[in-house]
Amino acid sequence: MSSLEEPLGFDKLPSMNTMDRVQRFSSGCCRPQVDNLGMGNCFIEGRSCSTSNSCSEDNEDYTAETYPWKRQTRDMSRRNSFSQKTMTIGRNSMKFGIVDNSFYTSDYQHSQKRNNKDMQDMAYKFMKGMPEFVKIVEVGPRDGLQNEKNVVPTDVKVELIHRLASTGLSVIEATSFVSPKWVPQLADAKDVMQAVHNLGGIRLPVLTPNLKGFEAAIAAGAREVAVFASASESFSKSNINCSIEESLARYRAVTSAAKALSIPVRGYVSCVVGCPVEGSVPPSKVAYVAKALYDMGCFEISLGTVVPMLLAVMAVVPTEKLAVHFHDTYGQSLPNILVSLQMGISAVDSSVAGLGGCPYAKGASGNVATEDVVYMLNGLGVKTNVDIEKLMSVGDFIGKHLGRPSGSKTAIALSRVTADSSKI
Ligand SMILES: CC(C)(COP(=O)([O-])OP(=O)([O-])OC[C@H]1O[C@@H](n2cnc3c(N)ncnc32)[C@H](O)[C@@H]1OP(=O)([O-])[O-])[C@@H](O)C(=O)NCCC(=O)NCCSC(=O)C[C@@](C)(O)CC(=O)[O-]
Repeated sequence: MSSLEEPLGFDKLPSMNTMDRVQRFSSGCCRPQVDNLGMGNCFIEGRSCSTSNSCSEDNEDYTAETYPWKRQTRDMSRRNSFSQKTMTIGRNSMKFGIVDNSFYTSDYQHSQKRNNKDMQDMAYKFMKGMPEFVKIVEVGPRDGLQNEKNVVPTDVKVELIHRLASTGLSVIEATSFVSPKWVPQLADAKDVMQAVHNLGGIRLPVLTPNLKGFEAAIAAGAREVAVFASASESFSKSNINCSIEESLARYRAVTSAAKALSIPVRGYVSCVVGCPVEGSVPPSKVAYVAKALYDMGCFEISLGTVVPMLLAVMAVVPTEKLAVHFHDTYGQSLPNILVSLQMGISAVDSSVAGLGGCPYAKGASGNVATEDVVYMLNGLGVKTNVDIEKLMSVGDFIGKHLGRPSGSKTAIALSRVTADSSKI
């Protein structure tokens, strides 16, 4: 685990400038096709839907025919090609590869062979189930800004979305059509949406708590929406002023209106492992709400996770219809993401510079930083199509505006490297 947290060790690469170094460890940035933005052909019905983007050139070996149950999962049956592949991608993966044998000497050929086999076995166990590609859902403009003390001006939000779109991110949650009395920070939802809705090739979902919000979102140009339920009665009441059952009834109205217009609906379940008021939340309750959202047609259900809860939800909602959404309150989001990926999840929500927090979940900190997620995935050799260099400069942009440093450990570490190398 520690290898995932180390800085890149750029001191070993003296001839590269910092950004070249970042790029060296970034996966290639290729814009997904418009018709391949993570939902396949699935709209509200939730049929034949892939939640992952794909780069056709890279995925030709991983077809639906070969692995009908999970299109993006690594082919672990080909251990040799796997071990060669990991050797060439990212420093962390090289630790699992078999060529980095500078550690061994020729006197130990036999033990080297054994060690190589052990390492291959370890790599096999670790990477088994890990997806080839992870779709990142950037929630910074919505979740990230909804809790800011000072309302961010509309033009800065619009600029933020444009800049995020230039990084390779293909799904950016733009805003919320909620009551401006409840969330004044996003009272300009209509203006933001009108300004960005034509961004080519990018999906821009917005939160809609009821039909009123849904209708306003569509009128402003939204082409994808999200509904947000809770597994905790107390949080449901404080966040959307109704019980869980009432919220599900409202969301049925939203999903059926969306279905009539072929608008995809994403579902969130909050408080999946614990509630600030009620304490622990039973996995069965999370599974109940997730299934209700899935049954009403949500193409993807985004969860905060740990293993028992994920297992409970995965028993009732297909894994490829699930995404994970973490705030980093306890510093557990990256390990939780890693576990989720190992369990086959291939969609992750995150927020540039770790912005975020919910005004109705006091004490919850920002979302996991997109830079940290992309850095970890690059290290594991899992594609995201996101350009980490561009992403870090978007983090700088919004951080300067908000007047505070980035919440991304990766961004802080890499900017230190930049500062140090500029002194040389
Ligand atoms: C759900 C309501 C509206 C109920 O709020 P309410 O006060 O019970 O609503 P109401 O139906 O009684 O209406 C009251 C007023 O609000 C208006 N209204 C009603 N609906 C809308 C709307 N859509 N847009 C604009 N205005 C609306 C309505 O027209 C009326 O206006 P008035 O007659 O008083 O002038 C309110 O509680 C609300 O907006 N809550 C949103 C809270 C929120 O956005 N929380 C943060 C997002 S959730 C989150 O961050 C968690 C997540 C998703 O990230 C996952 C995770 O991290 O766990």
